[in-house]
Amino acid sequence: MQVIKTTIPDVLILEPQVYGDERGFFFESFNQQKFEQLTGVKTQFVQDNHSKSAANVLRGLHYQISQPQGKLVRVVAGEVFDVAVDLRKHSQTFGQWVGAILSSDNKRQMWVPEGFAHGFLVLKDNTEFLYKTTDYYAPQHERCIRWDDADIGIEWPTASLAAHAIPVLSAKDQLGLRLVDADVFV
Ligand SMILES: Cc1cn([C@H]2C[C@H](O)[C@@H](COP(=O)(O)OP(=O)(O)O[C@H]3O[C@H](C)C(=O)[C@H](O)[C@H]3O)O2)c(=O)[nH]c1=O
Repeated sequence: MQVIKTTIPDVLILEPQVYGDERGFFFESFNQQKFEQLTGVKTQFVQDNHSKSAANVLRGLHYQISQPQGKLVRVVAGEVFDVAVDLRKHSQTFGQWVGAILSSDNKRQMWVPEGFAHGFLVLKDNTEFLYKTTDYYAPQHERCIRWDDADIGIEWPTASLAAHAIPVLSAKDQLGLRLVDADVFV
């Protein structure tokens, strides 16, 4: 496993060591000890999630204002453009975003710490997204920020949306707030 830094120091890309042979491949998708050694993050994951989406779906940008969740995310089928947005008010990178292509091919993972909003745009049909979270789902604390907030300015690879003027959003995500109106972490 190797760590790739991003423009936001606390957001990391993890790239596993993949062992291929004539049968296929094997890799450790998570190892607590290696995760802590590589990232310096000592945390415990309490929930695994799994979602499947068609191309052009955009899920997010979500976070829990209380019981914030750190997320270790990866793609086991298909491809997404995965995004984390810094919502920590006193952070030097407050309001900034990082994005990365996560796919079943590159097997890359993104570590999204507590204090960030998270979302992804699905680039291929039948994309399956798995992630570990450091706290439990708490819908009463869930918040949503608009995917297209101009103040954040995420550069989504919308060329893949050619057939759609906008991504396919849940009703909840259609009501996302602008950052300026949203709860943030103080
Ligand atoms: C997140 C979650 C959802 N649910 C139920 C609630 C709904 O009945 C259904 C779909 O939930 P939702 O539309 O919020 O799912 P996503 O839009 O994929 O939300 C996730 O997508 C973005 C990218 C994230 O980073 C979050 O982890 C998470 O908010 O699953 C649960 O039962 N447990 C859960 O942990």
